Amino acid sequence: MIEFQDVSKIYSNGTKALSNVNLHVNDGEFVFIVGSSGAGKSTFLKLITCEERPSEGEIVVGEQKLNELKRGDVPYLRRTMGMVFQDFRLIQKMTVYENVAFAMHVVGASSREIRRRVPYILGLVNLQNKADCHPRELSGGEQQRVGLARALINSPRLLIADEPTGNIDPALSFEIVDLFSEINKRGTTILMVTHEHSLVKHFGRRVIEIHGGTVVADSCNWEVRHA
Ligand SMILES: Nc1ncnc2c1ncn2[C@@H]1O[C@H](COP(=O)(O)OP(=O)(O)OP(=O)(O)O)[C@@H](O)[C@H]1O
Repeated sequence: MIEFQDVSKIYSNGTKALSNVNLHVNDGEFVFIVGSSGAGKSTFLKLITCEERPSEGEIVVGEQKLNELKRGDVPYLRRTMGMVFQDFRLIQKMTVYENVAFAMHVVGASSREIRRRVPYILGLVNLQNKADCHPRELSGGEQQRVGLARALINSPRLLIADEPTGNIDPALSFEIVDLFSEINKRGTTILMVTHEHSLVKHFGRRVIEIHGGTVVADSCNWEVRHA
């Protein structure tokens, strides 16, 4: 569960990125976040991951009131989340297998668990044949599937994706969101920022539209109104 109560964010240079945002996302939902450049979408995600703190208002993620979360506890909160980025953020000198295994290693998983789980997750994103490749040897879509495998490896309850299809071929974008849908069916809540209206229309999920720092639409019929 994610709850925003009267949340505003003003950056230190005075930019008001979000104003009085109120919303609720239930466990298991798949939500697209849309809006023009500079609307406040990334800020919204960064408040959930505690990369930024709200200037006003309260945020609850799961059982945790983020305002009460100490800085030292932020890494534990992040372990309940998987994150996928537009620029993939893979470690270039590691293979596909190592990139995914590393995410398990840093949370203290045993070598045995890592050897068991990494092939399973690589199979889930259809990359079992690329385990020994380096990121530079992969297409954009394949690199993003590695990013997704890495985000999923520790079984997060929540997947946060900031324009995950922004750097890949539009045709492959659908493939990535298909994978997100599969993951969502298994119970993971998904928040995905995107500029691609064709994806939003195709997948027909809840859409939160942010404009100038405020939520201007929150609807499951968004694609009908924007057809
Ligand atoms: N660290 C920061 N310091 C000051 N202002 C910032 C900072 N990060 C973002 N902003 C400003 O806050 C506003 C919202 O930015 P944000 O990145 O949330 O928008 P966005 O909707 O994700 O945009 P885009 O689609 O272009 O990525 C913008 O005016 C931006 O310039």
